[in-house]
Amino acid sequence: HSHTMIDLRSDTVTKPDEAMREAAASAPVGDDVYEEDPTVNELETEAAELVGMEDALFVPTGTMGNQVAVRTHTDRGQEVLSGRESHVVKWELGGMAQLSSLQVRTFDGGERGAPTPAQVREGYVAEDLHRPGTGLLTLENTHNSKGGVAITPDEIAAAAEAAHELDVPVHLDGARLFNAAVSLGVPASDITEHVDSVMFCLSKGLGAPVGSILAGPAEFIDRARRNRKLFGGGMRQAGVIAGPGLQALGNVERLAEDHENARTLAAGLDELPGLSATEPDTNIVLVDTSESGLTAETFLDRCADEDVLGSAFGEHVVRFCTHWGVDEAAVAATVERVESAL
Ligand SMILES: Cc1ncc(COP(=O)(O)O)c(CN[C@H](C(=O)O)[C@H](C)O)c1O
Repeated sequence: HSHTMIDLRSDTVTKPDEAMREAAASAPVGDDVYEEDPTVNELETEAAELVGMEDALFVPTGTMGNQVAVRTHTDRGQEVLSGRESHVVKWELGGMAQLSSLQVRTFDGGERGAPTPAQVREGYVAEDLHRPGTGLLTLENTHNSKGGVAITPDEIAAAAEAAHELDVPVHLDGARLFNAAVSLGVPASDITEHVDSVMFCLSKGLGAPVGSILAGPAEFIDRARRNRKLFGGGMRQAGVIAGPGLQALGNVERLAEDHENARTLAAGLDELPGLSATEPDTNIVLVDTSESGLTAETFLDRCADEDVLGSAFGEHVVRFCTHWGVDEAAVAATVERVESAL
């Protein structure tokens, strides 16, 4: 059988469309280290506006955006309080320790990934003769490991308020912030209202080939800019990739299509023998394979034989991500192919 590949490993696999390629080719450019790239400046201004922040910084990756934020908020030797299943803890190579000399204390994010105010208070450490002191709380929305859960503005606000009562700033890893906003039917700025900085990806569901945004108060962004350069992220004529990023900001509303496709995919897979998939909030579908007797790895191998790709998220948990490269016909084909893969 010669199938076309259906790549559901992640929404990071999205490829730029024609408008993005044209924007890349025609973007006015300058040296962004001197803040002279007009396209980067336009993107940063527009992005900051979208999330209700004073200023923003264009960074090559979400990981750099998170790590620059962590470095900028903290002093060496402090603790960061983060979710046990969060990206900054699980998938950034221990960067908070390696790059910022921090000790990480985790909270159990439960089903939805957001800490309760009580968990913030119990995770907090006051600096004294013996103890490092908590320098930052990190949150994540949507929450990747929990299945693209869209955390409500109230849950974010309650956790942030608890942190602020303890003089601890809050960074939101909003790699999929706009997925949360579209799923909840709220402006992204409702979600970011009480946090001190937010990172969001242009390169995932929004479709840009490269790049993320770190947004916050102007004074914070000035300091973050220096840490971006410290981490090697000072870019020159970056308008070439910021142009597609500007186009990506226009793709927020279409994320609803990815969410609809994810719901259809989850329902179809849940019907298959041995698989269970709960209804997703956004574009991430988690499938439990334990009833099928197949491990995630074996299941994914069989799917790959049918030209369907996914990611292993646990011994018996597989993640499928919908995105603009997967339409409803591909979703239907995926269910058929998985059925014959079982
Ligand atoms: C919540 C969150 N925050 C940050 C990042 C990092 O973004 P990049 O460094 O890949 O641009 C990711 C990427 N997530 C990727 C994926 O989901 O396939 C992998 C796991 O790194 C993320 O999911």
